[in-house]
Amino acid sequence: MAAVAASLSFSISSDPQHHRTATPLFTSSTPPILPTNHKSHHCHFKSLVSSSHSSSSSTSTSTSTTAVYSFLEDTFRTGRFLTNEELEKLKTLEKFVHFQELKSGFLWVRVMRPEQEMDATVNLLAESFAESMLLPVGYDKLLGFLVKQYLLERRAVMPHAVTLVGFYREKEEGQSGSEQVKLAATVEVCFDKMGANSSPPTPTPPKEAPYICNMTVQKQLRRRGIGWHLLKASEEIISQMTSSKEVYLHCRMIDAAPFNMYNKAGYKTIETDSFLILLMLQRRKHLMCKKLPVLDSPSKSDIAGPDEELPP
Ligand SMILES: CC(=O)SCCNC(=O)CCNC(=O)[C@H](O)C(C)(C)COP(=O)(O)OP(=O)(O)OC[C@H]1O[C@@H](n2cnc3c(N)ncnc32)[C@H](O)[C@@H]1OP(=O)(O)O
Repeated sequence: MAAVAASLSFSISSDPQHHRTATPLFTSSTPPILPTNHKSHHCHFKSLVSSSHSSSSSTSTSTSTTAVYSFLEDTFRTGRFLTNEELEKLKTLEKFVHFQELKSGFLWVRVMRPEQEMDATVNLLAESFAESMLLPVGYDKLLGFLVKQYLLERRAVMPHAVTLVGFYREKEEGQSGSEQVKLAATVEVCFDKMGANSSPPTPTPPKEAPYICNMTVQKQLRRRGIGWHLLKASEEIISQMTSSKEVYLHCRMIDAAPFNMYNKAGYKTIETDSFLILLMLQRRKHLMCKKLPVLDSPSKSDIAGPDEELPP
């Protein structure tokens, strides 16, 4: 198992004293590509797009998924002492929702809720990881197991890092009244040193700086602006969670799609792996950095709750 995990470029540590134990899954050496058949991630619209804050006040949800979710429960389970600042940050994460109307549909980005969305997120990541590594389909279950351990471990470092998920609903579907949404995308955002990965890929970013990794959009939903707005949501939550204005990410040199997207979004390549990394059977990667603008107005997530934004 350890050998398999190592060969897949990520590892799970069981060090309970240390919060920064996992290495990112797809950050750079293994960006995921999603399979074509990924239809199982359909969920009821309102219950999924609402932040826990708004879902608690919503009365129109027609499913049983109405329980108020609290991220506090996760951190209580770890037995970790939380400072007042950490509690405030957990509240910020709990309330965060980024909404965007796209040409073809509607996108909501918020923090992953493990009870409802862990398995779908694991599938999204594991299947894409397998495809990007050209692994046979039979590896899906093993990958799923490892990815789940990784995501659970990352949950324990909240509010210092977070997994965001994006839900997408096509406009046509809304008109037919089906109210089906798909878990279309995910990304991990690390805010500070405590949320940083213990073994970041090369070229090494500063541990104390915000860092984006493991971003993927479901293959059949790409080129609709979902990746772009997932990136915007990541930057928005970074601006809310930390005063640090520099955000870092890795991108493989061969991956034109994310490289174009990051360049377009203002990320600059500050360092690139040398050829020697090829000797370690890894792809060469760029370390990219962007200086975030200082916010002068409340973010969308502060002024527009998902209930107000629901399409007809
Ligand atoms: C930090 C990390 O996590 S690195 C790992 C990144 N993840 C991956 O590589 C996983 C596989 N790829 C994907 O999941 C997707 O292709 C993503 C996340 C890179 C982009 O998601 P999408 O929803 O398709 O991107 P979106 O439609 O918002 O496009 C945004 C911009 O990205 C660029 N882009 C996206 N796809 C492509 C493509 N196939 N070819 C060239 N440029 C592209 C374009 O500049 C595009 O802007 P434009 O539409 O105005 O031309």
